[in-house]
Amino acid sequence: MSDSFDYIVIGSGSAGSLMANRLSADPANRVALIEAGPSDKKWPVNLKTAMPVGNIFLLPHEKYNWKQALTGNAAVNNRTINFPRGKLFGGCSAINGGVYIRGQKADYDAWAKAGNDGWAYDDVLPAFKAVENYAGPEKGWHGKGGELDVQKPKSWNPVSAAIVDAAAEAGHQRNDDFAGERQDGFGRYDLNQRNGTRLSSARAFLHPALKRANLTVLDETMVRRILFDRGQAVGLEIEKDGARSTISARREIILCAGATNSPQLLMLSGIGPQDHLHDMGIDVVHHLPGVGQHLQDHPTVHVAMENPSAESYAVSARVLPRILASPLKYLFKREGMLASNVAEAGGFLCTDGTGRPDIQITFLAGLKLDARSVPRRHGYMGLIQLLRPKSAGSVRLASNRPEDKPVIDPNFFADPYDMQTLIAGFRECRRIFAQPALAAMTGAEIEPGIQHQSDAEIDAALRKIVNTAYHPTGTCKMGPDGDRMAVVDGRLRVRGVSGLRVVDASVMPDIISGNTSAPTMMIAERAARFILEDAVTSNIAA
Ligand SMILES: Cc1cc2nc3c(=O)[nH]c(=O)nc-3n(C[C@H](O)[C@H](O)[C@H](O)COP(=O)(O)OP(=O)(O)OC[C@H]3O[C@@H](n4cnc5c(N)ncnc54)[C@H](O)[C@@H]3O)c2cc1C
Repeated sequence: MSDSFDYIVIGSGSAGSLMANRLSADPANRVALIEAGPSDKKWPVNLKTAMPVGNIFLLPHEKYNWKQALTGNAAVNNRTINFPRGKLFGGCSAINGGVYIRGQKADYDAWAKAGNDGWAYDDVLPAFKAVENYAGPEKGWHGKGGELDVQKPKSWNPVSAAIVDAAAEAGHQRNDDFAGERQDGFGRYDLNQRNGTRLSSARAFLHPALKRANLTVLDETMVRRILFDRGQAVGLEIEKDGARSTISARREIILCAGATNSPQLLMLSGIGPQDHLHDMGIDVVHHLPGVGQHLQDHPTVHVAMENPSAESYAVSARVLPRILASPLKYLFKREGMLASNVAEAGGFLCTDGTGRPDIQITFLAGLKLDARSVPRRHGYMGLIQLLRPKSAGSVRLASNRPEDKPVIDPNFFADPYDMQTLIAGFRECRRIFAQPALAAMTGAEIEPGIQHQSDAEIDAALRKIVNTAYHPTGTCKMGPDGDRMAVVDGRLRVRGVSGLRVVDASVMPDIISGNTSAPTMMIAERAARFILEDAVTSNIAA
């Protein structure tokens, strides 16, 4: 093998950038970070990743986006659904909406109740706080001084403000802190921003570590396989500019490639369901039936409205002066449409009478019918996201070639609860949009269209537009010893082999009730501590 490190981190996304920072903080550790995509330090990617709206310039390109797809079936009207995944420093956190949500206390308490000792809310809260630099007032549950700035949007479109007023008119509480004591209610989102610029995981955690002599970062380098020696992960086969080589790890390999690529890489390396590996012509290193299973996302439907008064964000002739002014506004004040993540506001509600929110609605102050689209017509949207779906899908290999995209089946709506709850959330979104606070800004319902009124009509319409919230989790899930579908244990070590952990969104035992980037960073913060603690224990043992 050509080069050797103590730790090798695969992937520089929400988890991997943080992991590389923590492991390389001790100069005695030699750490390598391998990222398939390019650096975000070079022009013009540095501008596109810093500008909150900049993801629309990155998402169209295969260089920065893995451009995966969700397979269709009759439940989604046989549509193939685009599934962007960030492929650059910062991973998805460099191209996402930047919304900071932690989920609910009950989510983590349920993880612990399922046998994942040490993952209850009281256990994970210190890690959320350690990572955070909260701009609001001191509160027991927020952190100050961490690398990840959490701030309100600098730009606040009048449409976003009116929607929050409309939600209050519809009887919902105002809520300005969804990490606080109550998650329900509507208000401005907290964002991963620093003074009007996006704070991806790379900008927050990786950039400050890049000058460390003990951290080697290989960009545009694809990991093809993890290499094992008698059940121990010892190195990687990598490829850069068409040339293949190997690197070795003395202590551990930490797989942070995200919830679709981590199971893909495990299976390509011989860890996964043995029948599937045999079908793909891959030698089995260890049979782990849970790899690639239990895929959960937040199925998302929308209500899209016309905005005849044209306050919303759009590239239209009607607001030409505003568009022409926006570069200067961004440059000098970090404000205006270029400083907006478009998803400036939203909130949570409960449809089943239990009081625990089961629906999130994210409001977009522009007609973005998918993550990469540039609005050309004035309008606004409510994205209705099902928080705890009962359906689960899978990630499987298409072949034994690392270049081939995995087959991702979300299995949306397999359980009738999912559609039933989304319909309730959809009706509530329509009710909010019909309130007086929005009357002067609102025209016709563009999608799905007001002709869909009965449950059966709405059901049929939602299947034609259902999308993903881009929050895949669970495909390398953590679980206790008795859970045969568990891929990692409570310290995120891959079961059945040594020297290998998975640390990213894929390890969530069940999807949390909200956006997934901050919880993934919390997982990485905890895992880094496990790794460093275990190194001390093994040094003492040796
Ligand atoms: C369009 C979009 C909008 C979103 N909006 C939000 C939001 O507003 N708020 C929120 O909290 N969450 C949001 N999310 C979800 C959130 O960003 C993800 O859950 C989170 O970033 C996942 O982190 P991760 O570390 O698991 O994986 P990723 O961030 O995906 O990182 C994986 C990294 O591994 C690299 N990699 C993969 N395979 C290989 C390989 N073989 N070799 C080398 N490198 C490899 C990838 O290139 C990538 O950089 C959004 C996601 C998307 C796509």
